[in-house]
Amino acid sequence: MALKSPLLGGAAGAISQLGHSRVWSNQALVVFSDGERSGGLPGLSPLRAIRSAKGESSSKSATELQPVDGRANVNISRKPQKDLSSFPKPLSVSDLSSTPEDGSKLRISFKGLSGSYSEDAALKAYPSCESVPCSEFEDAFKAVELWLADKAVLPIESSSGGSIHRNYDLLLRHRLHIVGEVQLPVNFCLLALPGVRMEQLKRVLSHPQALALSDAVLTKLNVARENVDDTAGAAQLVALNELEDTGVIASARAAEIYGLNILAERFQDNLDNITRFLVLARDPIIPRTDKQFKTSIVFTLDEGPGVLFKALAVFALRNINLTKIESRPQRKRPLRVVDDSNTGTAKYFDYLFYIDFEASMAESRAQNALGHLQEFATFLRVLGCYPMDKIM
Ligand SMILES: O=C(O)C(=O)Cc1ccccc1
Repeated sequence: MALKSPLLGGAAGAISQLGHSRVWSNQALVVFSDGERSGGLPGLSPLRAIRSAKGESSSKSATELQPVDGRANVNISRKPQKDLSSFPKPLSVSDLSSTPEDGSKLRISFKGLSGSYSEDAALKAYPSCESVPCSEFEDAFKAVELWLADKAVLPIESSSGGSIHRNYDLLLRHRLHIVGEVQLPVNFCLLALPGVRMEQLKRVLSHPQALALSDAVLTKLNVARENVDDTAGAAQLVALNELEDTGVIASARAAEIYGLNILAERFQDNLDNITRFLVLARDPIIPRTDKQFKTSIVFTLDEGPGVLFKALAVFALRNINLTKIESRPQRKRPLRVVDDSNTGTAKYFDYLFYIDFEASMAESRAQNALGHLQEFATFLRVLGCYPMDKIM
């Protein structure tokens, strides 16, 4: 099976690896009424786009028609030479919902190798997408910013392991918008080389989150644990180096891709564990009210008693349910200095607050809540408004 290599460290590596396939700049975007796009989007070559736009596929051009009086015969009562559907039509609203449900035209970047759980999440959201493995979270963001990928998928929290703080920080550092979420019940499998039994294992490799969530079973197995950047990377390492004494916690798809055996399924301590992933894109989606939407924001507050209580009240007052609150240190200004005349200068830690709430920005109660919050927040950014994913 052909394996995909990840986009390596930064934009230059990414461009050189993908450079053979497409040139994204200098192409006019041509949108056809049948929903096809070309010139910068996968699925239709630029050449075909230009031909179709000019109607070049018609059997006869106007100048080929027989002249009557020395001029080209342009007889308006004449039947058209070809049916109208072959000419470009103006855009309609349905053309603007750009991709089919299965995401077959989409390239989705994620951190890790093929077979990682992040790729599972991308495939849950867009079953026919083309996945773009990246070495680091930062590369997955950059791939979208540089138009090498259409969207990025990254884990943000898990029900047993908590938040993935690094990705909260990256959300703020980059200018991408949250356009969706994926809730994935993760099935941790214990994998090993074919023929190896569980008792032969001396150590187990995996992503730190997978090792932490399988703590009790690993203690029973009495094996050493080693962190690897992603679960599929751990599977590839054991397969390539034929490590007979080493097991891996990874997905069933990783077992298939790297030729390993599944020794145990649902290996984690807590079988109900769900990991939540975010889908990020260059442009926000238009919020709607015909299905349940969630909104994610980040803000900062002044120092003082009850300021966070006041911030949360803007949602409670409008009966808006909060699904998540996370605080992170402000990297640029981690300490706030306040002059306290009695005791000298006081220093406080300065925080960013991330909140997810169950309402669409198309609803007036959400707009009013944010208008209210803006009155006293020192900074406020809407990270995205997107349809809620149901756990299946
Ligand atoms: O390493 C992976 O496969 C990932 O996608 C990150 C991860 C690890 C463990 C649980 C969920 C996501």
